[in-house]
Amino acid sequence: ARRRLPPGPCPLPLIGNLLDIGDLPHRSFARLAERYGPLMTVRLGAATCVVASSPATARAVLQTHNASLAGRGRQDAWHAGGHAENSVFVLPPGRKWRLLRKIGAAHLFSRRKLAELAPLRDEIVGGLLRRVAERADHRGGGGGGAPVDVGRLALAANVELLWRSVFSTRLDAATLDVLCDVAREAAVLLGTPNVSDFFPAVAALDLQGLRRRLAELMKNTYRLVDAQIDHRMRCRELRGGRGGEAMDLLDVLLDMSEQEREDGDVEVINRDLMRALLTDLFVGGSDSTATTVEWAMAELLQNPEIMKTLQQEIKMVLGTRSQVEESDIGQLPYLQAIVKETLRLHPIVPLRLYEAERTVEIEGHTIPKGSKVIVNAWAIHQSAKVWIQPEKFLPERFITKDIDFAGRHFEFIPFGSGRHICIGLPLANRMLHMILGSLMLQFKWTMPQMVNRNGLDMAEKFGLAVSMATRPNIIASKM
Ligand code: HEM
Repeated sequence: ARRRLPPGPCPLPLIGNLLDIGDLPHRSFARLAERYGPLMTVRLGAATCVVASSPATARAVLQTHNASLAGRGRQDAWHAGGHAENSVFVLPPGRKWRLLRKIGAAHLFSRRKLAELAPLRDEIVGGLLRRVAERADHRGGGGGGAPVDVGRLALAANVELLWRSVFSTRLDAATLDVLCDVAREAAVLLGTPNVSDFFPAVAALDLQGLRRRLAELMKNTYRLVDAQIDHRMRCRELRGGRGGEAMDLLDVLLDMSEQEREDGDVEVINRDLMRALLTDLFVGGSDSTATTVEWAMAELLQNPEIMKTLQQEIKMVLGTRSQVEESDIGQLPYLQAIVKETLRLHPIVPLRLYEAERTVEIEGHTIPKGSKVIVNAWAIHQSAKVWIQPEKFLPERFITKDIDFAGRHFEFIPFGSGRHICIGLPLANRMLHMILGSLMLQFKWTMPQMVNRNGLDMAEKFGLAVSMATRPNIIASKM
């Protein structure tokens, strides 16, 4: 089978091609793919990785052979504190993984649930706008307000939204801060290339300390989640019953757990599973949306004409209203195009990591069972074979091109495709448009003078979500 592996760079003994992979692996893999082709083999330490870098090879992995190529393999850092055993992000496609996805899809992201939570989303976006307005009222440099860290405010808004959707309780400022810090640090740690994954023989040593540090972060989050679960269980006891009519996700989980016990079933929905699922939602669902908003704002600041056209579109549709609501999104094609173009240029999860559960043949090459399979969405989004001037921020391309991000068009897969496609897509879609649109409607945005001279630093920092290496503080003034 070795002979029929896809082509790739010649590996060095022991380390393989690790020296070819820099701090931004999606860019390194894309450079290598230009030389070795859209399906290539790269050796990372002891691991054989097959990397797909074109729409056709992505389709082969995510659609044609997805039943065999959607395994997850062991990603050491996730095993911190036993998290991986119940994590939807790392479980292989099996019963528990399916159950976790089903719970999320039915009780957070279904049409009915999303409609029920619409007023909360409006309230959260309103809160974010108020916080920006307070900064805009402050005296800052250059005639505008004080600098605003939009990414952090958007992160806090998304954490609060998830918390209140899941627990139906308010979130105090200290807890909010802890969760925002956890989400950001976990995103960095979980995205850091880990020696333990390349050399499983030394994984127990946790040479970079990633598993240890993540265990601490998980413990902090578990403690906050536990307090909510304990409190709810006491309330239910006092009430003498189950969730009732207005059930949130925590009630659903507790009901399912009680049902298991009553039926004498094997215990699956236990405390560990609840902790892991809720932690995954806070970590995976907050920084991703916030980081995308941050990239969009950065691109708009770099492209003032595009920002102006967007502001005109929103003003025209909303008139005297001050906040973009869900029902407006359909009438705002330029806003939609800008969100898509941001996700194309900055797919915050550029690399998707899988494992071959069975040997598969693609385009005359063999992907052996047990090998890692990587889809490089960034390379696909940057391909000159697919996109005209791919390195440029040109939202207009999506006005003429009828293409969505639901995982059917393999040239554009910011939320993935196939079995592991993002379960939070319907929520992220709503929040991205509502936040970005409202920020553009209410405020004029400029860069601080110092930054204006040199332009924004658009460098990336690799992580579970690829963020801006220098998070910008920008100036808002009221319209
Ligand atoms: C702009 C925002 C977001 C982007 C770009 C994004 C992107 C992605 C991508 C590309 C994947 C697929 C990974 C793979 O194939 O391995 C994914 C998976 C996932 N996303 Fe998102 N996501 C976003 C927001 C959210 C939100 C808001 C939530 C939940 C609150 C969420 C929860 C998840 C979960 C649980 C998975 C794992 C699915 C699985 O492995 O089966 N995401 N996301």
